[in-house]
Parts: sequence; structure tokens; C-alpha cells
Amino acid sequence: MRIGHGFDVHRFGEGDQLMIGGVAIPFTHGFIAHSDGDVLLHAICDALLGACALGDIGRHFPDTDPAWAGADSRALLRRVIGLVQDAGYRVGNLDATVIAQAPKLAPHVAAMTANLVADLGVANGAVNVKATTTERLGFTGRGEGIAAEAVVLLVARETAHG
Ligand SMILES: Nc1ccn([C@@H]2O[C@H](COP(=O)(O)O)[C@@H](O)[C@H]2O)c(=O)n1
Ligand SMILES: C[C@@]1(CO)OP(=O)(O)OP(=O)(O)OC[C@H]1O
Repeated sequence: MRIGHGFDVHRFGEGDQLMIGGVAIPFTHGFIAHSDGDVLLHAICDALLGACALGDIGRHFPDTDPAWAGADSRALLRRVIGLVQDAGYRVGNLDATVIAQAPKLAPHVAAMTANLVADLGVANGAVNVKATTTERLGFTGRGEGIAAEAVVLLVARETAHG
């Protein structure tokens, strides 16, 4: 078994929606990012890469590479899952927290979870997504951006030879 942790932050900028967990959420701002800025999926990618000792998302998808400009982070996540499989592992379970003063995320958590179940190729019940405010403290509390953390457990894939 392998454990991994990921953390990411994106600052708010111009826009009218946030992409979080592959769900487009109407909001007063967008994220400043090279990709679609999906802070939750970036934290999850880092947790998966960390568990495999494969570095981080910036190493695999540099923000200087035009190939990733405006990238759908679900596509990045699926590439990372391919790396996890190549390393001989599959996801056992994933737990993640989005740290946001606003918007209210609870109504979107089921859709985020369904996206993750599909992209990670796991059973329902292997993925948990949570949200919390920081009680108006710090940069998230001041409404400057959103952070996300993720923890993942990987287990060895079964092979024909066991
Ligand atoms: N952006 C957010 C933040 C929180 N929630 C939900 O509200 C609950 C209470 O949040 P506290 O920060 O006061 O603990 C939290 O457990 C979430 O269910 C949310 O939906 N969106
Ligand atoms: C995802 C990548 C690549 O498009 O860019 P951003 O969307 O800016 O995201 P970040 O989490 O800052 O860094 C990882 C980058 O390599």
C-alpha cells in the first residue's frame, strides 16, 4: 500500500464560474490558472503522484507548456491514473477537502464525487469530498481564492500471477 497527500490553491480572477471537481459552478469570479484551474482535481493529482513517488502535477504538466493551456483537469487526472496503473497500483480510497468561504459547495458534492468515481475507476464509496469554510479567516476566508487538500491510499493491482 502507498499513501499520498496533495494540496493546491487557486486565486480568484475575472470570470463567472469556478471549475471544481469537474463541476462548473456559477460564481462572481473565475480562477486564475493555466488550465481550467480545478483546484480539487489538482490536489488529487498531486496526492496520486505523491503516492507513487512520481513528483507533482507541475512536473508532468508544466504551466509553461501551451499544450495545457485551458486544459480540462479531468483529462489531466485520467493521465495521472494511467501513471498510477503503470506503477502497479489502483486507488483504494480517496478523501478530499475543499476550503472555500464561498460558494456553497454542498449542493455540488454528489456531482464531483460521481466524476471522481468515473475518472478513478473505483466503486461508489471509495471517494469522499468535503467542504469547509475557514470562518472568514485567512486568504480563503477573505474570499481571495480556494484551497483543496486530498489524501489517497493506493493498493497493488492484482496481476495474472497474483
Ligand atoms: N464552501 C463551503 C463551505 C462549507 N460548506 C458546508 O457547510 C458546512 C459547515 O462549514 P463550516 O466551515 O462552518 O464548518 C460544511 O461541513 C459543509 O457541509 C459548503 O457547502 N460549502
Ligand atoms: C495544471 C497546471 C498545468 O496546466 O497549471 P495550473 O492550471 O496553473 O495549475 P497549478 O495547480 O498552479 O499547477 C499545475 C500546472 O502545471
